[in-house]
Amino acid sequence: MKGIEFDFSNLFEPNVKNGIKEEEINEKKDQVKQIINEVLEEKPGFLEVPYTRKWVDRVLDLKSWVQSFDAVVILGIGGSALGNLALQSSLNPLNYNTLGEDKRKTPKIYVIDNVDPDYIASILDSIDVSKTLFNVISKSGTTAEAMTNYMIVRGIIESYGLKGKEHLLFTTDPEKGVLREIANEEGIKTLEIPPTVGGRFTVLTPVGLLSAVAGGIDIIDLVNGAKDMCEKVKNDDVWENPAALNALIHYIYYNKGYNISVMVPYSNRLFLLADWYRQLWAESLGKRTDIDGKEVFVGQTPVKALGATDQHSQFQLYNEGPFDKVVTFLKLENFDREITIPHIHDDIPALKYLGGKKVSDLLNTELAGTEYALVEHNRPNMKVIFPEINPYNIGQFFFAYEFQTAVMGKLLDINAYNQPGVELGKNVTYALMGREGHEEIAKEVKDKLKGKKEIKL
Ligand SMILES: O=P(O)(O)OC[C@H]1O[C@](O)(CO)[C@@H](O)[C@@H]1O
Repeated sequence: MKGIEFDFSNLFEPNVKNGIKEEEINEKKDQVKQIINEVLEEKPGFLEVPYTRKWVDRVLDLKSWVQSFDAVVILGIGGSALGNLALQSSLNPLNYNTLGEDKRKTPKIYVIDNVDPDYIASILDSIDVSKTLFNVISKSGTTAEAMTNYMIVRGIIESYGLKGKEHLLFTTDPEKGVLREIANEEGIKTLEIPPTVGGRFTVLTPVGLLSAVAGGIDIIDLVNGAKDMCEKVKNDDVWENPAALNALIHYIYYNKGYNISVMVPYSNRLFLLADWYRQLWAESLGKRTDIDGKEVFVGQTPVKALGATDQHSQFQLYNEGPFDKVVTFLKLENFDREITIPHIHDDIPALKYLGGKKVSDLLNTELAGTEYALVEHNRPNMKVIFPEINPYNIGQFFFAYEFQTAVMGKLLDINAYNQPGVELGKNVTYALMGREGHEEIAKEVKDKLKGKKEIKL
């Protein structure tokens, strides 16, 4: 199967002025070779995922039960939601939930990944609870947002006189956490999140696979795509390894002050891949200390934009603003649907040229124009090319970026698998919401907030 391709041309001299030189890659070739081998030897949990058939089998065992519902609602946040959103929006039609049952043979899929009451209520208003499965996903089994949404739906399930275990499925750690305890006590069905796989690397575990199966996505192809990409990125020659080369290029640019990485899908269906990437790149690489504990304050800020929409919003800045961005386009060669622009105004020269053209040609021509403009403005950019959107290609994409993140973590000499920087905010929330065991921090925070000088207009 033809897979995705990485086009790095516009990152290098002479294609782009002040671009990086091949020698700069060659200087780091040996270091990257060593890094690739270290990653392979250390076997971070995500590396094993495409080879662990039991996740796929367990999810497939649940397929007919899951697909018997009218709707499946995912309750999770961060790594327990973003992969699900990316999978559904890329591999199912954008109007999937609103399609009639003659066209949509599998349940509607919703993801509630926030604790905004307007948002939660709007989704709950759209479903029939008695015909809905709620898949609560939390690796830790304690995250406030996921647990809040679980308690809300549990309350509704009970208020309808329905049985919790017939409408709930927990995806969580095999042993630890509140969800696991509740499931054990009540016999609620569960799926496991491998403890060795960090939340943002779990899309190809039951975290993402269950909703994928619910939505009729071929998870075997998805995992095969990841597996084939894994085989490809095991190559320790950086010039043959797209993930390692991409990491090294981003690292070199980062050290030259390019501290923003912008991902720009030219496809609405691919847009949420950029959201998934944002968490992966930000949480993995944004670190205060290196692996020896020395303060380094590193990280490249991931930003998403949509082509062609954001040409009319962001690209003025990208073309003429500071030299601090590396742009990655996601290009789709063959769209599932096509629309030909009708010959409506052949008498108006400003519109005539559009008549008879395919919309996908216009979109990809706009991409070519944007690339050309970036190059003319001496701005580094690259493309990930999808021949079409299918589970295999999406699986390849996920795995390539996971491996790229692991390599980038090593280049930056940081731990790419923890997220200590999110703990304080979480603990303060627990404290201010009155969670037991957080009394001291609650007092400290309240005292500090009291002494704060206010500047409000
Ligand atoms: O799956 P959990 O444990 O609920 O965590 C959700 C998310 O919260 C974080 O721990 C912090 O944002 C992420 O790393 C993780 O993906």
